[in-house]
Amino acid sequence: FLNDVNPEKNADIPAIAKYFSTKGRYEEVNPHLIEDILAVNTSVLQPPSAQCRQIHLTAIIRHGTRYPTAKNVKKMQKLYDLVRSGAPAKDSWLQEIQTQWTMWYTEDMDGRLVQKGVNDHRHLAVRLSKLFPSLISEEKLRGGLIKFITSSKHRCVNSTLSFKAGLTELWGIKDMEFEHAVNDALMRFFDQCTRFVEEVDNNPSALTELDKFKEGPEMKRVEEKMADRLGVPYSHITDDMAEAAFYMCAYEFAIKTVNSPWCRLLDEVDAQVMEYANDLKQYWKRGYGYDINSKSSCTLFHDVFSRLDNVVSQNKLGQQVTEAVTVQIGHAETLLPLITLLGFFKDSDAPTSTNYATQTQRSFRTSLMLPYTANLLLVLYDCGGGDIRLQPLLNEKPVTFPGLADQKASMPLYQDVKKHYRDLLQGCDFETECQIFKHPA
Ligand SMILES: O=P(O)(O)O[C@H]1[C@H](OP(=O)(O)O)[C@@H](OP(=O)(O)O)[C@H](O)[C@@H](O)[C@H]1OP(=O)(O)O
Repeated sequence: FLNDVNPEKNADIPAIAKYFSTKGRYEEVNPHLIEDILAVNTSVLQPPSAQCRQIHLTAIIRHGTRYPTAKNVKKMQKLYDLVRSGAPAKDSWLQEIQTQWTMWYTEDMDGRLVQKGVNDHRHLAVRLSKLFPSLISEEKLRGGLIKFITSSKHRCVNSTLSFKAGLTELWGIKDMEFEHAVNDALMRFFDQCTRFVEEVDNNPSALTELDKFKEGPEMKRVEEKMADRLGVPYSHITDDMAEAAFYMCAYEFAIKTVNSPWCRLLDEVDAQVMEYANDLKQYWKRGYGYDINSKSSCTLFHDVFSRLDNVVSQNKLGQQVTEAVTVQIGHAETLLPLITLLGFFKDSDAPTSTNYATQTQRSFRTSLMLPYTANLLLVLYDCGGGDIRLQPLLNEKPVTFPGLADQKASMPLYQDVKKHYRDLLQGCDFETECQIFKHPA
């Protein structure tokens, strides 16, 4: 499969593809992959000296490209019915939707991994083996030094199988199978954090900023422009319809790599508004909006750092590192709280329903942070003489720990990283953070 023809290579990319937020293709954040899906640039790692050896990799990865959830298929069906029931169109793209395009999304697809998602993980596995050849190696896989942990959701389990298949196909391994552990306490912590569930997830007022934005002037304008393009009264286009059009374009592109006629319903200005609405959802539901969003990931945070500590101690004692690589596969809801807890992509002002115009330069953009197969990589290096460093990468690109930016390149000393996160390392207790405090009446 190393000679796979990349169907994305010559694809006609919708102008709005870079705004698809959590429904975006990984290739949009790493465009060089469009040309060669297995390309890696090891020079981005830049260890401070040639002496540095990679001793461990933890990779926390979102599942690959998936079908829409049942909830969103329903919205897409409603939009399709509306467009089909309209008067015969003059525009050829609209005629195409009315006469040639058929609604093929069904509710039972409900967020399942698609073939493109299988490939996303197979290809990522091969790229990571090229980026970290001493860690992701056949010898280490066969020796049981590469561990896999996944959320129980079908799309994550299937992504895990695809990641493993990427490696076994690469090395032609046919005589062995490799296990994975299903661990929802670690990968779906959000479901088990009572305080998060009650105060955010099930709290209708938690997303007021998003709700108000959907009723605001920017969204209204998107809806009116869409109604004009469709030739229907303004009252027929709701915020759900605009969202459905955005999803139609996004899913047709992510799943089938086609620039579908649905993309004609939104221009770039509209897509930026839709992207902002999605960013509001992610910010308030999984990001900086509420403290509990990030605190719900305390268990995962401690799991990562205790593993890194074990590796450092084994290495110090000259023992073999027993967990050279840990691959953990979860959701956008797994990655974003952890990215937030670590302080990445924090802007000075919170995005709200009224500050769209001043948020254009925000760093919190889920299109860049959380496409399908988004990944946070933490790489430990031994640079000799007790000099242990930790490098963070997001989506295969080095990033710097916020507040540690002046450290040598993007690879601070592990002890400095631990000092920086001291409060979280000493606290951030899942049980304490996630319990609901009952105040006396
Ligand atoms: O908007 P949908 O229904 O697709 O929302 C999904 C989540 O997708 P996201 O909002 O992150 O694009 C999905 O996360 P994923 O990483 O597994 O794709 C999440 O698991 C699922 O529960 C849906 O969340 P929602 O609360 O129903 O919006």
